[in-house]
Amino acid sequence: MTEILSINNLSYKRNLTSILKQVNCSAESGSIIGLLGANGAGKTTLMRLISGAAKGFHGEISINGNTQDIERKQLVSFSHQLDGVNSHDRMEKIAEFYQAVYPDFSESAFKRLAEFLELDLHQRLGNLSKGNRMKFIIAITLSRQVQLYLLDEPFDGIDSMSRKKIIASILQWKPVDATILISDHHVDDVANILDAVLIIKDKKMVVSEKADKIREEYGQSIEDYYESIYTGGKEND
Ligand SMILES: Nc1ncnc2c1ncn2[C@@H]1O[C@H](COP(=O)(O)OP(=O)(O)OP(=O)(O)O)[C@@H](O)[C@H]1O
Repeated sequence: MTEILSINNLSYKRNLTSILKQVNCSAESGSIIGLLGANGAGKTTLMRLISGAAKGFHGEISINGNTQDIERKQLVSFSHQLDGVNSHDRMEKIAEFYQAVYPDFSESAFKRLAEFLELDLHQRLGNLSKGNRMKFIIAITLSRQVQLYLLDEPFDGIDSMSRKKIIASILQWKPVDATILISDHHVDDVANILDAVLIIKDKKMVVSEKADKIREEYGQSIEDYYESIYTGGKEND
């Protein structure tokens, strides 16, 4: 397997406060990776740094050998939360905007995903339930044809039926050689589909393991392993 993402000695501060310290990790192409950590651990920040949305870090982030922010932006599809988008706009119009901005946006993939997720594209963004808004974000994000997708907490506040639908869409629509990094603090949602696990705690990447190793060699479920890390089962300094 080839390595799509490599992070070396990444440190990041905001307003003189350290948010991430000496993070090292990598990701193999074609895998689904869980980025786990408690609230405020730094998951969103790390995704913003990988995608090139946040700048000013120390260390190196490389995607397929590309290390510049501008290059990474083109290679990564990041599930930003549509905060700046007009809530009166209909989903179909927002999708057109994405198509205009991202040359790799596939209209046909978007339509198939929207249908699979049972989205009515005539609806206005502001009228969507939390679950449908997240499904729309997933559809937009996975419609770009890139090698690395970053899904930030796609199950936050989502009911179990919608969670299952979102997981099914990830499994069905992921290109074989594409890599998906999914952040979550309720690992139960995604444990079964993960190939690898990254865990952030106390500003550091304390775990970077293959999921099978945790299940087979450590004899633990991903959920129990994650809990043991957070309750002090593993040294993190
Ligand atoms: N713009 C900012 N300025 C200063 N501190 C920030 C800023 N954004 C995030 N932080 C801090 O960085 C830390 C990591 O936040 P981040 O949102 O990346 O965590 P997270 O793991 O995604 O959390 P959650 O699961 O709650 O979404 C937190 O302590 C947060 O307060």
